[in-house]
Amino acid sequence: MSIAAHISEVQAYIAGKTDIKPEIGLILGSGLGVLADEIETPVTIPYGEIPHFPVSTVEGHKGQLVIGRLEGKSVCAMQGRFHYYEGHGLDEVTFPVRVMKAIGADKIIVTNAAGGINESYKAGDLMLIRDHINLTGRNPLIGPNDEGMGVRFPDMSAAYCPDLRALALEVAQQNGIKLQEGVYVGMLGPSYETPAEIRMLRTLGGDAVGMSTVPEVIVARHAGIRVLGISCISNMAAGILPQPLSHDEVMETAEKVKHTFLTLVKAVIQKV
Ligand SMILES: O=P(O)(O)O[C@@H]1C[C@H](O)[C@@H](CO)O1
Ligand SMILES: Nc1nc2[nH]cnc2c(=O)[nH]1
Repeated sequence: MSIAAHISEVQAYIAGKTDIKPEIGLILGSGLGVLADEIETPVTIPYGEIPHFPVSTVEGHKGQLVIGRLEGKSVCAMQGRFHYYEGHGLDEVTFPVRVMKAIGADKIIVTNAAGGINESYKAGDLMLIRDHINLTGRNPLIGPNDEGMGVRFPDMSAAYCPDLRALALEVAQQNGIKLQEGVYVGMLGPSYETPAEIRMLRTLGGDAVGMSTVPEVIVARHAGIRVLGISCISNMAAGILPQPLSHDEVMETAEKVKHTFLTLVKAVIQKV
């Protein structure tokens, strides 16, 4: 079956579960799934029950779709995402974005935990993604293009919507939240970077580094979805502090900043 057929199948499956037509998609990264717990009148569907959905295998990724209302808007949240490093194909990693588009989302807020490359950052900061550098060496759009889903050569000049970024900066200021703004470098993972690699990424203009987000954003732009990206700087990137990196630290930091993260994203959702 084609991806378009798979999307239609999932669209019908979800329509059988809820009448809500989500206008905003939320992709919640490591340790950031707490936002989905705030969704009102939630319809929760484990990924394993959704046709053609993979399942999440990473700690801190619950693995369920949560559809409902949040701050007066209809939303569809991925409480846990898929990563290429888990062994999922890029079609699988980005399939939920296609589904979000199909069920009504025209905006998506993508969140992730990332390592801070910019030495003015500290663990616990939130960073608004201004742009990304795709160092995965891969692209989810490779292969035949379905013109019904998007153009062959999508423009990425404003991949992260300037209006949504301006709104996020305004909301952060209004709520007394320090919000960095920078460039997210997408790597494959699952190993963290070496100090030499981090020095290279800094030279290339990177401010934060992660293992997700880039494929989802490319597909979102292909589908004509407006994107807002927010990174939780969960640790300083390799070689900056005299300590090893760990997913435990990533999770601990996300837990510490969850209140600020929730305040920011909910305030954006209210105003968007
Ligand atoms: O899903 P995200 O990008 O938030 O998760 C990050 C990247 C890896 O999956 C994990 C490494 O600790 O955190
Ligand atoms: N690639 C990468 N992903 C992360 N996710 C959270 N921290 C990091 C990091 O330091 N590097």
